[in-house]
Amino acid sequence: MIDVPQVITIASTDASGGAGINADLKTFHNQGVYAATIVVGITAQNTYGVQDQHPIPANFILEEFKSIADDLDIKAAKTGALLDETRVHAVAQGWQAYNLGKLIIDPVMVAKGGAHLLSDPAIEALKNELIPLAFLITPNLPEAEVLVGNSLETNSDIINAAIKIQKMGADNVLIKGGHRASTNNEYADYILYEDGSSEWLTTPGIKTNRTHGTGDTLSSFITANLAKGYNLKSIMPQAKEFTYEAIRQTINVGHGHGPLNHWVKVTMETEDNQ
Ligand SMILES: Nc1ncnc2c1ncn2[C@@H]1O[C@H](COP(=O)(O)OP(=O)(O)OP(=O)(O)O)[C@@H](O)[C@H]1O
Ligand SMILES: Cc1ncc(CO)c(N)n1
Repeated sequence: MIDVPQVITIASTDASGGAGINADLKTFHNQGVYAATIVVGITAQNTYGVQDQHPIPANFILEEFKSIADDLDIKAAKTGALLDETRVHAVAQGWQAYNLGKLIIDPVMVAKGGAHLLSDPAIEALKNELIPLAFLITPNLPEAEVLVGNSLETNSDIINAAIKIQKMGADNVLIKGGHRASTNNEYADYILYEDGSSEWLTTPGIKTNRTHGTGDTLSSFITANLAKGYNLKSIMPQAKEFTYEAIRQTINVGHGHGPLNHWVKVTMETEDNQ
């Protein structure tokens, strides 16, 4: 019998397969972990945008938590689009009842096409109920701006925002830079670790609109490798490289913000040597 690390995504589906739970599952599979799901919502969505969304009843979400907790041995979990206050509350309640290992919160607010995947009242609930439970939170720039309540223009704005978000209760804070290339066309993400150290992770920018599910892919890669037992600092360079390669090695699917290539091969260094 082979032991495999088990993870879970607590999020919403994307009918077109490029983002949300669908992107998470592909990344988890790529990284060799066993993945379960707690479906919080379903979306009718494609690479042009989100056409409709439908929340799962809160009591059913709690049933999903119980089914998983009664049987599986989950080492790490990530959240994605949680849609509204009721769903955020149900997830916080489920987490407190069943704690499924390290919690990574991807505070998805707006899809690439502009549709809202988190209501305004839900943002307060996310801050009060979920962020204090997080091992890691991974906002993109607009999400970080909403969380701290001011615009983030300079590197020092971003550094200060990470400190503020850490004070809200997340152990580690990753602010993703995919929404703004630097003047020399680089995409830089900033991470503040729980021990107070920090680093910028930078790659060249890829000129493409095929960036559907980039954030989900990055945070799922991290979740998978935390479940394998790697520490966060050793995961981050590979997480950034995996996302970069998944964008760069474009696949021809859809006509809008196309999905990533989840077949690319980037593994942790010690796995390369095995
Ligand atoms: N065009 C690009 N070239 C290189 N790296 C990119 C590009 N777009 C995004 N990235 C990287 O992808 C990762 C995800 O960042 P991003 O800010 O796009 O997340 P997101 O907005 O949450 O994504 P999504 O909502 O589509 O899931 C980051 O590491 C970012 O730097
Ligand atoms: C369901 C879902 N989750 C997350 C995102 C953000 O990538 C999206 N577009 N759709």
